[in-house]
This record gives sequence, structure tokens and C-alpha cells, in this order.
Amino acid sequence: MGDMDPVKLMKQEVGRAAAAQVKSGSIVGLGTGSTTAFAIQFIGERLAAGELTDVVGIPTSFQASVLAKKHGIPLTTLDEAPRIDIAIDGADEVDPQQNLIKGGGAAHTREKVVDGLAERFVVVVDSSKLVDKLGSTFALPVEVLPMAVAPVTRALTALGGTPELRMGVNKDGPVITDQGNMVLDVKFTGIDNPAELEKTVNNIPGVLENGLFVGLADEVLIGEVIDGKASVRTM
Ligand SMILES: O=C(CO)[C@H](O)[C@H](O)COP(=O)(O)O
Repeated sequence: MGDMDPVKLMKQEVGRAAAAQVKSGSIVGLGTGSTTAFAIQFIGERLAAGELTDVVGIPTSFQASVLAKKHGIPLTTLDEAPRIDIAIDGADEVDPQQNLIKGGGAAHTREKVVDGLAERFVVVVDSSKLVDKLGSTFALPVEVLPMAVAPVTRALTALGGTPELRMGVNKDGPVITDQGNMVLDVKFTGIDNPAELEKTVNNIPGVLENGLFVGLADEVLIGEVIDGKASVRTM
């Protein structure tokens, strides 16, 4: 196990467990983020070892496609693929009903398309992501057309949220998504009805998609480190 940071270790083991679920001949939705990055790496390793054949990926972001190429996973698109057998993706919060907040990497719009189409959507998280109520630790990411940032900010404030425009790191100005839009991170003091809020927010003109994933997850794999030993459990 070495000296690997425990959070990284949890992410690695949960990524490995998700990659082990991929079968030969599958079309795989490839999520975004540091946990899914391990799953992508292990799918690539299984392909290279000949343990898996005929696997193609559908990336949920530019970053996922970069990683897939690096690890030798052939890619396809939703235009070409007749189905998605399994999608593997991370989350920023998971509640006891397996509802999620996603979008910490500003990729939630494409992620919802791909994860939502998958026959089986497997979520990979470390135990720090588990919450009793969504919105208690993480602000809700909302992708917004740049020309609509001001009115959408007002509408989200009227809903009781505190929106903040996500700013770039090592880049002046706001984060720009893969679609050329901006992201408002909206702090709520706990979300009582995620299904209703998901629809209400998406109904604001200028909103492309928000990070509430309600009723989409089929399985949540949780990485834990107990007494220095990494393990994976299902929810
Ligand atoms: O939703 C996401 C990207 O938009 C990620 O899946 C989420 O932010 C979790 O990332 P990580 O595995 O790095 O904690």
C-alpha cells in the first residue's frame, strides 16, 4: 500500500472495483474526475492485458477523452453507439437514496446525458462524499449561458440559494465549460426535495443543466480506509 495518501488510495481501489465490472464487448460511459480517472486507467490496463476485448468508451468531457486516449481505450460518440452498457462516474455528494450532486469538474451536463443513457450507472466515491442531505456540504453546480448569468443569478437567489460564479484556477476570469458556458455554484442550506429543485432550476431560461442527479444511479461503490487498509463496499 506504501505511503499513498488515504483519500487517493480509496479513489484508486473504488476505481479498480468499478473497472472490474466492465465486460468484453461493452460500450462504456467514461465519467470525469479524479476517482473515475483510476477506473479509466484500470480499464486500459485490462484491455492491454487482453483480459478485456472490444471495449469502446464514450467520454463525458474533454478531460475524460484525453485520459481514455492515454490509457488506450478506443472512443465512440452517441451518434455511432447504439447503446451504453455501463457508465462509471464520480460524485461530489451522495445521499441515502443514491441521489447525487455532481459537477465539481464542471462536466455535469455531458455526464447527465451519458450516465442517464447507460443501462447501468455505477458511481465511484470515497466515503467523504456521503451526506444525509444533498447540498449540506457542496454547492450545486449550474451551467449557464454566458449572456444569462445575471438573470439566472437573480432567479437562483430568489429560490433561496447563494450563487457564485466559478472562477478559473491558473486562469483569470470564470471557468468555461466544454460547451463554452459558465458555472454558478449555488449554496443551499440542505436540499429538501432534490427531484423538484432539479426541475425548477432547469426551467430557468439560460440554464443548460444542473448537477442534481436524481434516481439515476444503479450502484454506488464506496471506498474506505479502515486501520490503514483500503476496502470497497456498496451502498
Ligand atoms: O461530477 C464530476 C465532474 O463534473 C466529478 O465526478 C465529481 O466532481 C467527483 O470528482 P472526484 O472524483 O475528483 O472527487
